[in-house]
Amino acid sequence: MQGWFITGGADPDQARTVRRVLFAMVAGGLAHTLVCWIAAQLDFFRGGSDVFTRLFLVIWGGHIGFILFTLLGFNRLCRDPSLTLPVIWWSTLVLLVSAYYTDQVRLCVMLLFFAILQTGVFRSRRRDLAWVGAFGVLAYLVIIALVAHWHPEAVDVTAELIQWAAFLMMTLAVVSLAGEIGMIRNKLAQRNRDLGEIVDRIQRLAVRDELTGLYNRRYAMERLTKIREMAGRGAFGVVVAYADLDHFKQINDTYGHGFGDEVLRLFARRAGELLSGRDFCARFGGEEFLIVLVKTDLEQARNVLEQLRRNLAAERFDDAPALRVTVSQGLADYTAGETLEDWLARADDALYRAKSQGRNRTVVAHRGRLDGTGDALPVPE
Ligand SMILES: Nc1nc2c(ncn2[C@@H]2O[C@H](COP(=O)(O)OP(=O)(O)OP(=O)(O)O)[C@@H](O)[C@H]2O)c(=O)[nH]1
Repeated sequence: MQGWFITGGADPDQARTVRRVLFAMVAGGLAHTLVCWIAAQLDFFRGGSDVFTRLFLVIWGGHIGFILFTLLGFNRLCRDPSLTLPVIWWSTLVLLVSAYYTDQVRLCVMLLFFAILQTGVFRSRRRDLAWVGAFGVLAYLVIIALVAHWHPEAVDVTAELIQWAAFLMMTLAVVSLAGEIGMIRNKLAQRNRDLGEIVDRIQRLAVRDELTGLYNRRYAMERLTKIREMAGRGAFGVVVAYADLDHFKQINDTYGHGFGDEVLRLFARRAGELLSGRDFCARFGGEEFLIVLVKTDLEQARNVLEQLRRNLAAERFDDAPALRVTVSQGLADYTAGETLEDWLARADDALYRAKSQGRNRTVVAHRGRLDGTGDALPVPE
């Protein structure tokens, strides 16, 4: 159960956050406690071990509070679940309070402030770090003033102010460096996002036709080669079909290329609606498509393709009420031992027959004969 908490359950982001908060609190808290404890041992901790013990009980109560908050997953309710800024503010506060008691080694304690700021360099905005830096510097000055006021015997104000000035300079340097790093980080993050988008686009272009979103010829052939190999081992039956829109040139010439593109997309959508599982439709070029129907026989495939042909012919267009879009299709099932080229050639022959028999037809390449169904179109002049 504890292991589950520490790994953040099944969520790797939460697991990383839990480890970050745990590390910041335990390692940072221990370093701070150790420095103050050494100060107490050397009698540099005003109030002695009593004050030290009470103060650090409260401090560790806070640290444990943060750890439990994260372990129990409440951090996920926060805008930044890594709790980077709250942890920075809390640690700064704790540091300042302890610095009030460590008169001779105040600067040593305050140097831990730069370790705190550093934890925010990669995760916080420059403005937030500037606020924390300003707060740290001013609060340090207030602490010197308070100690000088309440315990004048414990402080050499001039030496304290010189140390404070050095602290101020270092804080300015760290905050401006953090700003630079933040800018580089933002640029890199943006560049990574751009690169990610480009890679996605390239991957998409490598397998998809841009106009219809269907697989392109190259990828379709790759897939078909693998499917044929499986079919060759007798795993299942496969049918390929060439589908070619009829008189598409005329559609382009009459209604424009943009409208022609819409028709191509429409065909892709209608085909997609009828295909399932590992079936797919690819655009082979122009108005020619390849449809692959897996785990099916010729009769089932013919039914699907006839349905596609009828659905397409039933489409009506607002911009072209008289238009009927039809498709001719030729299909062939895979015969054991057949090469991919021979198989596709049989489907192509069937398509050729569908066109020559009047289009708007589906012709099946049975072994040794061609057999068509459909509604022959009048051939336009
Ligand atoms: N709108 C559009 N047209 C295209 C695209 N690619 C090719 N074409 C056009 O598709 C047409 C294909 O014409 P043809 O090969 O003569 O075929 P068809 O007119 O359909 O005649 P049949 O196939 O014999 O019925 C050509 O006019 C090409 O310019 C495209 O991406 N978009």
